[in-house]
Amino acid sequence: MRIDVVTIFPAYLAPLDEALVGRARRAGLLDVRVHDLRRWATGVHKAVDDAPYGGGPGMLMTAPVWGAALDEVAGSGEGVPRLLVPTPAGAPLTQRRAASWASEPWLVLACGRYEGIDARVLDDARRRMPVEEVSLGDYVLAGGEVAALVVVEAVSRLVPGVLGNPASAELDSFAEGTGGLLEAPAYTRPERWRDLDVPEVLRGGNHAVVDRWRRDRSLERTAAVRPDLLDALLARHGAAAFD
Ligand SMILES: Nc1ncccc1[N+](=O)[O-]
Repeated sequence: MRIDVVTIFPAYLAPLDEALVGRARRAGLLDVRVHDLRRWATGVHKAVDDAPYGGGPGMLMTAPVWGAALDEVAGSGEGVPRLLVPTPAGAPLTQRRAASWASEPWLVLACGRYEGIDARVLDDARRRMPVEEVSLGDYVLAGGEVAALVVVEAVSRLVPGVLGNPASAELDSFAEGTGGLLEAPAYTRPERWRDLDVPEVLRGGNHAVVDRWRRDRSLERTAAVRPDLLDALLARHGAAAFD
């Protein structure tokens, strides 16, 4: 999979050289390219922003700069990429959306700064490629770069071959393997630590009993901190969701 990230702060994406994503890049599983938007800015100051029409605080990133950048980046590979734009005004990032993007051959992430990007940039892009706006949550960051790091990691770990053991993605919170519930508490050696024991059932080795115990703990935890997920499961599967 190829992932391009366009930003005015390329150094913000340095973590993509590390750990899981870094290893996957070196293994040739991911082709991640970071581009400095200012490459496409003109004029002596390489300006990428201007005041918003209609007034209002702050500055907006201009269409000509982004248009030139996306023309080149999205025109530099086989086929057409899916353009993802992190923004508080986007639809929530979910495991399901990350999983759908993990099967795409090519993603481009456009990182906005300031008060955002001139709306015509996405209107124009939609004429040539699929475009999705995505939000991490109901809070405001200073720009899209941190969100781009989150999206790249959430997607990359689902790309076949990136995770050492693909089964572990199956048992993530929200994943199909946990039925969309939060994952159960987990334990490893030592068996006793500061007078705290690993639950007996996990030491017994009876897989059916362990699975049931984990399911019950997942239900408890989800009911406690994310009752909204239970409501969604009930709506989708009825009471059978909790068998
Ligand atoms: N919350 C956000 N704030 C700024 C840019 C992007 C954001 N997001 O969630 O993707």
